[in-house]
Amino acid sequence: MKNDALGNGDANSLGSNPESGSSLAQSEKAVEELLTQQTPMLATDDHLIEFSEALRTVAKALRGSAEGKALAQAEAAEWKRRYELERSKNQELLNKAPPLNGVCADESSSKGMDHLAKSPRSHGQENGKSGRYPLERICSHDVLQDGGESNSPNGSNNKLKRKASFKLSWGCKGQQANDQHKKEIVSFESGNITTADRSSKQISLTWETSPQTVIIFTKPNSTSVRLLSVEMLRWLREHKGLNVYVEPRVKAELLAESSSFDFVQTWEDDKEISLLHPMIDLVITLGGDGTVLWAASMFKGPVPPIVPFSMGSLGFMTPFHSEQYRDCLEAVLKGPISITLRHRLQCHIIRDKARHDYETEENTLVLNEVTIDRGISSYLTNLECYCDNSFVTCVQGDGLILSTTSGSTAYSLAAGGSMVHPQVPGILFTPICPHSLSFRPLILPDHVTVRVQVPFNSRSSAWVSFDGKGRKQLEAGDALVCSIAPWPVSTACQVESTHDFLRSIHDGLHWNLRKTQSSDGPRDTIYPLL
Ligand SMILES: NC(=O)c1ccc[n+]([C@@H]2O[C@H](COP(=O)([O-])OP(=O)(O)OC[C@H]3O[C@@H](n4cnc5c(N)ncnc54)[C@H](O)[C@@H]3O)[C@@H](O)[C@H]2O)c1
Ligand SMILES: Nc1ncnc2c1ncn2[C@@H]1O[C@H](COP(=O)(O)OP(=O)(O)OP(=O)(O)O)[C@@H](O)[C@H]1O
Repeated sequence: MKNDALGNGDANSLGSNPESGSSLAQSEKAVEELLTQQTPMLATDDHLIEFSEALRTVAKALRGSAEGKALAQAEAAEWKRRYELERSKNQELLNKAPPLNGVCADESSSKGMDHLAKSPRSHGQENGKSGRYPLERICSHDVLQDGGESNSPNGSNNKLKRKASFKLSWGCKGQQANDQHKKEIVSFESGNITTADRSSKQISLTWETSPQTVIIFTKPNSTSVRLLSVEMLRWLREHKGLNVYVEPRVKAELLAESSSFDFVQTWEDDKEISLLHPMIDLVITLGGDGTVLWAASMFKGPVPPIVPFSMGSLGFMTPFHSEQYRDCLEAVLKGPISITLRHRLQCHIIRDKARHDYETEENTLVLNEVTIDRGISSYLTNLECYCDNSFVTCVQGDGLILSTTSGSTAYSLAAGGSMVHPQVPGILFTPICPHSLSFRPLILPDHVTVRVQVPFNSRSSAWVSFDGKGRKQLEAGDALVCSIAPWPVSTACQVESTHDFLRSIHDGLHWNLRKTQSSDGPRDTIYPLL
């Protein structure tokens, strides 16, 4: 029978190639033509009409799914292209940045900062060690600077400059692990999966050559900070013989006070900040957590160890008391010291408008978090979130916080995220006022890449801010891509990482503070089992 034959034939062709959008369209058209060409139906053909209708519905559904798949494939290809662009750009940046983790810096890498150099350094190899270290040595660096003529304020020349080198060691079950962090934690010999000795992750920093150059970052507009910084600057120069850098603003303030601060060094052009790392052995911050964030943001690549003095009200990341700065700095400069290795997130905005451009916006590194919120818009944010290209969820609410574990006690905590020890590797995914009862915060592993995209049908744009600063608008189609950066921030501990973390949540947040219940009252009665 004609109808049967054609109907069956169409169904078969749909079944054999459901992914082909064009053949589906043809099949659907064929069914349609068939129906229109049909001579008036007899009542007995009703079941055929039904069958044809059903076929048409199936054809439509298959076409819809094929189109959806084609769209998704096109989108995936587009994202792949963007990732490739991003990756090649990052690779370029990595190639340019001073090497990490035990690989010594190229000896000629820091030319460009010649005019900043002025330290009277020892140029010989110290401890009889050569400048190159094995890759396993977790973090040692050794930067030689071809000084040439110095433009520094005191005009001293500097032919060769060596950055202080240090090594990090991971304590293992309370002991020093063989100078090397055990990276392989899982073995699967003889078909059995076992975990190797877990490092306690207590990291200690030991100087291999003495630090020579220090930079001090200070909270602005604070009299107590200014007074302390002046005293500290003199002490570091006169008693420790160190070169001291400050920000241009501070140098100007110091010179306005007295010309005797000539010895303090600074930089003139903001571009030179990117070359700070090879110059600086140690960073000191005087202020609150915001000053630590500020100092970290100055280093777009590797960051020298930071010694944070508490001169703010909260001080989660600032364990050192300013009154005891001499003892504290003596101990740090001598070493070894415990450090907290704080991961940072590298964030990259990909603009829909610039999707064909090779040049994209610069990466921003954050120590606390990157926030995507609704800004001044009164509409709900509508943010599509993906983790390594798997769809996570759509955030409808005030926004989303992607936080480091260091930032877990900051904005993420206020938005209901968990507090996480800063050395736990991971990315916190914390919604801000989600308009859904079941949207709980997540903690994602440290190896993932998170993408947050403003969909094209979003009612409004969204706003991104980095550690609470530098707001940027995300238009429909724009995306923020975020992953753990290869450059963590090491902050010196007062005692050790876990002790300092617990102290800060107790002292700073009064975590779980409650009067102890008195024993003067009812007690459980224990009945013997029958
Ligand atoms: N609702 C909130 O809690 C909220 C809102 C906006 C920003 N912030 C936080 O402020 C940070 C910027 O700090 P700022 O000093 O430049 O701004 P700020 O001067 O507004 O201070 C914010 C407060 O957050 C504290 N803080 C910062 N980092 C912290 C951390 N890692 N753990 C615990 N507390 C921390 C600071 O000590 C300060 O008391 C942002 O990264 C964000 O985390 C919090
Ligand atoms: N060197 C600096 N230059 C410019 N801004 C800075 C500098 N250091 C800190 N800030 C900014 O000053 C603000 C306040 O700094 P910080 O949080 O250190 O002090 P605080 O507010 O007194 O501390 P707390 O929040 O613990 O009370 C922050 O927003 C920070 O970004």
